[in-house]
Amino acid sequence: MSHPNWKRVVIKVGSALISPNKQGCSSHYLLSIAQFIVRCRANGTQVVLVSSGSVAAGAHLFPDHEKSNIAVKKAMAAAGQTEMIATWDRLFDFPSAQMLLTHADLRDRERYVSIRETIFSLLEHNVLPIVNENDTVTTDKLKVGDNDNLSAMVAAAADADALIICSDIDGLYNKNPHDHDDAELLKEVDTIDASIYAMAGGAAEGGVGTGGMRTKIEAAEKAVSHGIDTYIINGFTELSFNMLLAGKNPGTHFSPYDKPMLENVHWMRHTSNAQGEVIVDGDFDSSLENDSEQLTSSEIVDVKGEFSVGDTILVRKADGTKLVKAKSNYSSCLLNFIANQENDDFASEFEDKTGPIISDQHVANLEKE
Ligand SMILES: Nc1ncnc2c1ncn2[C@@H]1O[C@H](COP(=O)(O)OP(=O)(O)O)[C@@H](O)[C@H]1O
Ligand SMILES: N[C@@H](CCC(=O)OP(=O)(O)O)C(=O)O
Repeated sequence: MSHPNWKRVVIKVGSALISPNKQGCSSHYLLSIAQFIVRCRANGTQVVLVSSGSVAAGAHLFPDHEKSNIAVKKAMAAAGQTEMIATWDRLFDFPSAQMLLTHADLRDRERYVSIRETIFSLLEHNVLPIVNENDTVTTDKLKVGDNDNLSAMVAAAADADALIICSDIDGLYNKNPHDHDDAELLKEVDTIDASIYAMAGGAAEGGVGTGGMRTKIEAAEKAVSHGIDTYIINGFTELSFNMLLAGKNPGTHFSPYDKPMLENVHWMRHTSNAQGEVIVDGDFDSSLENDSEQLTSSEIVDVKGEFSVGDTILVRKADGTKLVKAKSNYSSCLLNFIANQENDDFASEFEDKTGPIISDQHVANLEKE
């Protein structure tokens, strides 16, 4: 088979490939990845690179006993990032661009749309976008936390056809091969369910990776539901890239959904995160599937957390069943106020004037998780 017919791909490169010895960046493994990127572009495929490695690359500049300190880790990321970008840039004879993102950027619809526009503009002008998480500014609340999930969010934002996750291992095994000699490689995964998650462990203790296979499966789930072919491959060997260009699967391939989610529903489901919760009584469930505008304050049992107009909220039943994620047209404060009115007429008159509680434009059904 000739090279695959991709219009656009996202290639994610793990830390072990950038900084195998935590002594700054090494181009040793990056050469064949760069060559793959060059060949993709020559075939007419647009490429977005998501590169890890800033923390690992900056590690050698700081004393060992300080490396677990969060502020020092951020400093390692800041220092390593320039070296990482410079190393990539040296490998190409076309321009590259640095994009540093956080989850706070991606979960905000306006900023998300802006990120999409920037990616498309760079690609249109033949500039290679190189994305990483902006580790220096993130907190637990603001971060994606791992570049596997980040790469899937970027692949969705870029409307990519394929996501290629280059790791330090051949793909997903039925158990961690570092712990089990009899582990077997899965070549094809058609459905990502609990049995697949059960196979995936975390990153190796003391290694440079974050998240291990677990976050790669999460990433694959995000990507395939957007209709994106996803591969986990061994980035240490050039053979992986030659096989991909020949249309073959060098690692684990995750099949995309036949019917991908709509772009805005996918964003709501997989990129946005809920700022608060609205607890409803059981009757709401069926009406929502027919018409998402039907949530009324009389069905609301409780409002949890603080959210503003336009924030994403989780609507769930009192027993914990998750129903939908949706954009709230009301703040938590106002919703609490009208839901607590003894007189239902007041609330319904208010809603008639102000409009529906959740927007029917941005609703992701969670299929009763
Ligand atoms: N079932 C599994 N199959 C393959 N690797 C696994 C599995 N479970 C856990 N792992 C671990 O995941 C690691 C790859 O993830 P990670 O260390 O985060 O690398 P990267 O830097 O490429 O993201 C493997 O080296 C292995 O230690
Ligand atoms: N943003 C971090 C990468 C975090 C991460 O997910 O690392 P990895 O598991 O090696 O892809 C960095 O640049 O060091």
